[in-house]
Amino acid sequence: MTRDKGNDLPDWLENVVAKEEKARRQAVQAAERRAAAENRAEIMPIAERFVSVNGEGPRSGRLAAFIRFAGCNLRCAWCDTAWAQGSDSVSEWRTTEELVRWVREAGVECVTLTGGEPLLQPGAAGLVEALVRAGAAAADEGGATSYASLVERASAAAEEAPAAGPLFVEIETNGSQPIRPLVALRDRLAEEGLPGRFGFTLDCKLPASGEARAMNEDNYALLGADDVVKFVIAEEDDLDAMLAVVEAHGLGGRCGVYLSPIMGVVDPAVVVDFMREHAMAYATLQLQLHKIIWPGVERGV
Ligand SMILES: Nc1nc2[nH]cc(C(=O)O)c2c(=O)[nH]1
Ligand code: SF4
Ligand SMILES: [Mg+2]
Repeated sequence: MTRDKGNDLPDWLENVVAKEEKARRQAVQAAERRAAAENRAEIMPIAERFVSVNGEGPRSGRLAAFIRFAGCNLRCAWCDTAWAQGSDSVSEWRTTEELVRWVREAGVECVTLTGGEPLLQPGAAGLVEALVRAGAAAADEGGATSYASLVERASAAAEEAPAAGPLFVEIETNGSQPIRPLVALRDRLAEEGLPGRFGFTLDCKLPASGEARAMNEDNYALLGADDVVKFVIAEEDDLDAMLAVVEAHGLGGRCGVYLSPIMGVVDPAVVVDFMREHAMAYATLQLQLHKIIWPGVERGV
């Protein structure tokens, strides 16, 4: 006998079954969407990558591997990487694994994730974590952590021993994106015995950038000793706005405060005068090394 299931079940039970079936289908679809997003997160649009001396921040002057992500949500008036703002700047798509391998093979101990805006990438946190773990593993294997061991290794067989010691990952972010998820990752890594492996260089856009209102104000409270707030000074009036932010969020002494006058636009001596006048003993004047070494060169340095 052919049984028509629909005829066997009372209406109310049929409804329950249908609802359960719908919920199950939705759960499967959500899981598929999550998996697809995770796969996508693994492949990231890169504008350029290169090894150079770090031109900014606390590790200025040290070799670093730079990964510049394509795409930015802001349009700063003075942007020096405007070519990387749009999706047309993608030169390659790379997985987390490929990027980690490249960084390790570069044999450096600093890596800078920049852009564009790196925190627009869903895979950014995964990349940071993978870099930190790769750096920690290299250190466990006796990777170089001191100048002496660096020299020793370099003079041995540089091509056979490319990976250096622990990595410090600098995340150069434009200040508009929430850093909280990465701060949570940092706490988790510290609990695991891996503290101090990455830090934010958080831009605070001042009025002359035209993007001051885009800042995520919740970020400042989350910054600590491994982080820097970078203020690009594009006109002298930016200095007062900078000081207001520093004081409103109590940044002095809690994280780095770097003042970066645009070369040829704002005289660094004016910034030093301002620092003196306002007793900004905690602040650092930053002159971008790469702009001094390679004036006018926009890419690859
Ligand atoms: N040498 C060098 N140092 C840098 N530090 C931060 C950079 C950036 O573009 O975010 C940068 C850069 O583009 N080049
Ligand atoms: S946030 Fe950075 S990349 Fe984006 S427009 Fe501003 S300066 Fe350019
Ligand atoms: Mg930059």
